Amino acid sequence: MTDPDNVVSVRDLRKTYGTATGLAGVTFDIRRGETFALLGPNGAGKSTTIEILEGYRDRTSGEASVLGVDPQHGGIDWKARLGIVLQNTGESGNVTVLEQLTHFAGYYRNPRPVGEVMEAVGLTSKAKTRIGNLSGGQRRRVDVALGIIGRPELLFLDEPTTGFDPEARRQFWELIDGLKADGTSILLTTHYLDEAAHLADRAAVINGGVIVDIGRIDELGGADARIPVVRWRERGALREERTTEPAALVAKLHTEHGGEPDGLEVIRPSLEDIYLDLVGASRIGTDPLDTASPDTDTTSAEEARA
Ligand SMILES: Nc1ncnc2c1ncn2[C@@H]1O[C@H](COP(=O)(O)OP(=O)(O)OP(=O)(O)O)[C@@H](O)[C@H]1O
Repeated sequence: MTDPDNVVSVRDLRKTYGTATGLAGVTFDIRRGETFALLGPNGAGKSTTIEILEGYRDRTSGEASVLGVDPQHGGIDWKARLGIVLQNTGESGNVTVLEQLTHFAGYYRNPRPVGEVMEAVGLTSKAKTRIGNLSGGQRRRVDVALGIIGRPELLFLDEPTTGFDPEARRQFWELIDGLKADGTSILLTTHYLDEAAHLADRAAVINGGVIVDIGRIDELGGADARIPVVRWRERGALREERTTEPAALVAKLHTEHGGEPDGLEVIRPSLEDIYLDLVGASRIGTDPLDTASPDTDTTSAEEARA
């Protein structure tokens, strides 16, 4: 459980809220220097996991170790080794960006220089602006700045780029790439799959309080999940077939149909398709013209290969 190569280890982590289940037995490790993403729909259990690991919530049962310490008993020295960007912070609005960062830098033994942090999060021009007068996305950057100012060994980012415009998101990714290069370990939750694909080395997909898949982003769902789907219409009904040789199937259909089949598409499942499949909300296999799609003939990957 206390492997020094792991910054986080959880085993069979469970959390109940009265009669409601937040986590129903979650197990994973995060290795030192790794960026690990927790993905899942609203209410899946991501924040519950992250808050237990930050020491803000007690678990109901199971084991947890963060930087070698049980987060339920982590002291001030342990907290100083963590950087935390919560989902909602409600930063006080009456101080300026510079004042707030300088104040927080004072809590740490070896903080990053305030000017460097403002530059990294793109807030140098807002140094003297009161936080209450910043836009939502700019306030989120203040949250991120406060999370990294103490040079954390492990950084928790709970939906860090919600409210960012696309350019700010790209800048944020560069900032995180820099932290990763410095060896910071990161636990990230995000609803943006492109963000997870860009930043994370590995991810766990969580749904209903359990992990439904875990692994490298390009391995999630398994190899079969990446098999292309050929879709067409026959007498008005949707047909689709998974095949590793879509060109051969299209050629066969072309011959059989004496020309271009109706509504022909070759779909290569995206990370979003694979994720939606894992959380039981797949779009592949549903007829875009008729969600009930009683006539749909879906062929499984196994059948397609047979
Ligand atoms: N304080 C609480 N009291 C009761 N139930 C809670 C509480 N906090 C979370 N839950 C429940 O636990 C489950 C997991 O919630 P959690 O906030 O961890 O999900 P999440 O994956 O972070 O969702 P989101 O993406 O919306 O932030 C949900 O069913 C939620 O309703």
